[in-house]
Amino acid sequence: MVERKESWTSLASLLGTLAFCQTFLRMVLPPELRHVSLKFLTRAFRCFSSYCYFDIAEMEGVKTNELYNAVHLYLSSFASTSASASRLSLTRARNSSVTTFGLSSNDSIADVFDGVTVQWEHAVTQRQSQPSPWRPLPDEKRSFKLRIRKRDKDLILNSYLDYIMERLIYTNSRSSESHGRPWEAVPFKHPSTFDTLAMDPEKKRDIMEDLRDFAAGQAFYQRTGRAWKRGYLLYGPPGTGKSSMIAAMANFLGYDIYDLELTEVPSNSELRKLLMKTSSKSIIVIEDIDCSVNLSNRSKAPKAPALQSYSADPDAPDAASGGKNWNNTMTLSGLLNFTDGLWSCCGSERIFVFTTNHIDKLDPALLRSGRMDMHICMSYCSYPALQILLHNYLGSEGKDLSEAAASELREAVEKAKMTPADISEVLIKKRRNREKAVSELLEVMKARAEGKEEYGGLRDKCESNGVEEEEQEKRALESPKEVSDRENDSCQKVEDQEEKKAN
Ligand SMILES: Nc1ncnc2c1ncn2[C@@H]1O[C@H](COP(=O)(O)OP(=O)(O)OP(=O)(O)O)[C@@H](O)[C@H]1O
Ligand SMILES: [Mg+2]
Repeated sequence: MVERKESWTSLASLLGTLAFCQTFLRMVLPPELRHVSLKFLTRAFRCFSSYCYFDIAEMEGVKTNELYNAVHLYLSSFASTSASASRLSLTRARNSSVTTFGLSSNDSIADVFDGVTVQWEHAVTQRQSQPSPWRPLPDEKRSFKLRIRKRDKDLILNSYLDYIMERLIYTNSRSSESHGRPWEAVPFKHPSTFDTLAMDPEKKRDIMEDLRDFAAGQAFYQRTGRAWKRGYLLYGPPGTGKSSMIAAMANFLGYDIYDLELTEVPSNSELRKLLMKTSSKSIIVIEDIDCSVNLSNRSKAPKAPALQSYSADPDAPDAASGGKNWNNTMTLSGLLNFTDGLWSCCGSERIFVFTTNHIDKLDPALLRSGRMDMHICMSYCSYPALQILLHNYLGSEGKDLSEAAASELREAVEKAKMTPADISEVLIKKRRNREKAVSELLEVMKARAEGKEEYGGLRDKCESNGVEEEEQEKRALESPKEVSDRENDSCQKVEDQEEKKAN
């Protein structure tokens, strides 16, 4: 108690001395020396202080500092419940029910990590000059100042910052764009990993090796003059694990995910801007690429109208483009440039992943060799994949099953053509009783194989889309005419079936 009292007394006297020195210097020194001597005094004070300080600026030159964004997001996640924050900024998009909290300029907030208290301050000042006329920086200069005790430096600089920098998932929307933020982020917590992913183990190993080679391949990409990026096309029926595979990839590599919503991108130039705002070590995802937007073939892409008819107002109707403003269009060629063109290399170490349920509906330009480095078919559950699901849900890989039961399961799963999602549904319901779960699964699989099970809608959908892998790859090499002939044929078949039903 006495000791604490003494240390408060000495701190008070130190502060008193500093204040006295400041006043004295102001009175005695000429103005040009005042600034230098005050700076010196502050430094001297910091030497004796038990605290140290770190600045985390929003921009590093013209590049965004990812740590700043991570801190911003992290603080906003608990700012509203913190007793130490006195002033918070609030943001909310017009059609959104989510309010985002932020630290107001020059306000501070305390946080506790592993029993250690740290202090954050958000410093905002006006920018005095623009370093580059080509890429203007925000008018405000923003940074977070972190104050910690010197003795906690190791813990904070290692574990705490890692904790803050946990993976994020970003998405784009027009409302966030209008607030000057092309991407909105939330922490990414999907638990899917390659261990929990049910698929053929050899195929899984190949994908993991490919990802590992990619992440460690900086020197290779440099030497061969290739942009350090890789593309994966995941295709297959719904519920076969395409989205789970993306999450597993992100967790495996420790990358962020940018989930690109194409329907929210008004034009090719906006798409390019979004690309420029993605960070390295990230996975850029376009889910359901066949139904996101009506991507026309490059030859059919809308042409720019004559220069004189181009309106400076992006919302004005344009006669030359039939009332549509050409600037307001996203085309297939824009998307191909996004993944493949010169702009695709404005960052590095990035993975593009497209998913589709209908590979046969994709434009051949998207499938041509070299465009997407790997085409991965996610298909119905095989026996090795079923073993992984049994392990996930029941804690066994079927190894404790009798040989007869195992071979019954093997036969049933090959015949049933059920997706891992369908099988997971059965297992999750009965997971408390392993025997019951296995026997119910067998029953469902047999019923499915005989076409008795009530999965009508989904099954029809799977069967019509679940083309065999070889056949899908063959289709990838078809010319546009062959694709359209085949599609006309299948449309004709559906029409014939419907006519039959009606009669
Ligand atoms: N291969 C798999 N391994 C493990 N779980 C799976 C797998 N496939 C599906 N699941 C389970 O089914 C759920 C749905 O899977 P997911 O969303 O990954 O399928 P998808 O192929 O992306 O479907 P869609 O085409 O409809 O987007 C997952 O949350 C997971 O629980
Ligand atoms: Mg999906």
